[in-house]
Amino acid sequence: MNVIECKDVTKSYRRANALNGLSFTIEENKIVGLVGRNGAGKTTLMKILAGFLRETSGEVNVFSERPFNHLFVSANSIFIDEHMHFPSKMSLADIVKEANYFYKNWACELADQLIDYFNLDRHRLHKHLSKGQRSTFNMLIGIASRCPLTILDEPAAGMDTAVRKDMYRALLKDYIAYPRTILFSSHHIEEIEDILEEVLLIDEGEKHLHLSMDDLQEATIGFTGKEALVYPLLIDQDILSAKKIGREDVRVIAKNRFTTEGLQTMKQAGVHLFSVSASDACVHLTAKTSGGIDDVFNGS
Ligand SMILES: Nc1ncnc2c1ncn2[C@@H]1O[C@H](COP(=O)(O)OP(=O)(O)OP(=O)(O)O)[C@@H](O)[C@H]1O
Repeated sequence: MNVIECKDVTKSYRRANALNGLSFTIEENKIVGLVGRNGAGKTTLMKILAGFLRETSGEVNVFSERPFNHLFVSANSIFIDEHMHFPSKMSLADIVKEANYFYKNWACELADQLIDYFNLDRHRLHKHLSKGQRSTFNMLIGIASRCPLTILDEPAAGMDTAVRKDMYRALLKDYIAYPRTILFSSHHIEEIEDILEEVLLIDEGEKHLHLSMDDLQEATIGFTGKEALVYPLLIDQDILSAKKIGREDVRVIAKNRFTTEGLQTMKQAGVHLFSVSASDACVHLTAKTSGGIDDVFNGS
């Protein structure tokens, strides 16, 4: 069953389109990474799915309902981001107590255990938490709510590395025990690639690709070797990035449209092949120029 179905979805703000004819579906109980460069439209899409914003055109269905201001969608989904706010007089203990009435799958014991584990003072007001503590608490709410649709928009902003790792592990463990559909946006896909099953990559409001992690891993491939050797073998290939290493060598990343025999031939010719990480693949697949920041300093 699909929990999310988007068909030709567009969202226009006054000056420009944040989403541009976006179509995709997400099946029940998948963890999907929503990835894209700054301004790609991730938050806009997530807010539409959570029912906070209305699409300008196209069709959005969440649990087979139009999400905007829909009670059923709102009762079965949660949207977590760093701006999540609560009434100013509520302590963490008050929020957790209220959440118990609000979310039907609320995991009371887990919430308490996570508050203790992450050393959060339950008597403190939410507004008095530090940035990292606020993100930690918000994500903890996202996990403990066990909502059938959990939307996490850059939830780890400000968390230190140890907390982030523990939080991702907590999310994964609880998801395995209580499967639900999770949409997770992050600019640090390398940190979450182990928990993701699929990646939806959007670029300038359009779907760039929607692949399983395995397929994403195979979407690009890297080559290193002598420039004079590598380039002739890559004629007519879709090169995403090329960098000179030292005087004679190059490091090239290309879309993987090679046959096994083709790759074998390159290896035999002395070209070294390497696999590209999921996060690097996403960066290269949405790069606006074939060069990089170096070009700015080279005056080109
Ligand atoms: N309320 C708004 N009014 C006008 N334009 C907006 C508004 N909200 C977002 N935009 C524009 O829509 C585009 C998509 O923004 P959005 O916040 O969805 O991107 P994002 O992928 O979440 O970016 P980031 O990774 O930087 O958080 C951007 O160009 C942004 O400037």
